[in-house]
Amino acid sequence: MATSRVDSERVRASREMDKPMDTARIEQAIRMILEAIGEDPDREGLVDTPARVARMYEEIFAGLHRDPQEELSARFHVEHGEVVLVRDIPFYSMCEHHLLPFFGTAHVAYLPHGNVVTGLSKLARLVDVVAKKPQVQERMTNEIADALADALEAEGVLVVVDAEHLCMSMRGIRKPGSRTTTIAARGKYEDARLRQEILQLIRFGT
Ligand SMILES: Nc1nc2c(ncn2[C@@H]2O[C@H](COP(=O)(O)OP(=O)(O)OP(=O)(O)O)[C@@H](O)[C@H]2O)c(=O)[nH]1
Ligand SMILES: [Zn+2]
Repeated sequence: MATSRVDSERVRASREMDKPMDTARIEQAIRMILEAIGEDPDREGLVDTPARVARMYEEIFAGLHRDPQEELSARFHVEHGEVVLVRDIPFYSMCEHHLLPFFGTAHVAYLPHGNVVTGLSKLARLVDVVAKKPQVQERMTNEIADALADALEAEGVLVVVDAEHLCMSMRGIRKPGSRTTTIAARGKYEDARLRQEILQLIRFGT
């Protein structure tokens, strides 16, 4: 696959997307929230909290200005005409409605095109980049599938995400333990029969 020029254009484009986070504004905002809830932001336990939260946001929203396809830049040829599945990839994301975590596991499968595969760890990196921003589970699932389908021109892609949302557990409807499963299928795995085999593998591993 002739990818080097396309890849370097992509890297350049995504560098342009890179915006450092405005940590000073995050700190101001957290201080305001603490004041607004009736706390004293200057008491000992809270005095460093705005800076801590700013550092934390840099980490947990690190995927915000990144191009997911860049995570799949390692590509090589392996004679393998069957599915590649990495299952039980743990992830943490943030629900965009409440800014509370949702977290669980992602299972990522693709059927290579023209024997072009990517590194196994890159599938987990892809999940992380897509998870580390304000998200909803459906979009996260679709973004993983689209990045794989586009970057590898995979014959088929199936992504299954299973998560618990703290906005449903610790507040609101308060249903701890309830889980949400979302699926995104591309190419051959849009066919329910072909998808079934992969779902079986995800469930049982064999
Ligand atoms: N489809 C989808 N909904 C989500 C996700 N994360 C959170 N939500 C839902 O987003 C909805 C927001 O609903 P609103 O009525 O605007 O907000 P709310 O009053 O806080 O809703 P409750 O959570 O029901 O108290 C809730 O039903 C959440 O459960 C997600 O990843 N996907
Ligand atoms: Zn939520």
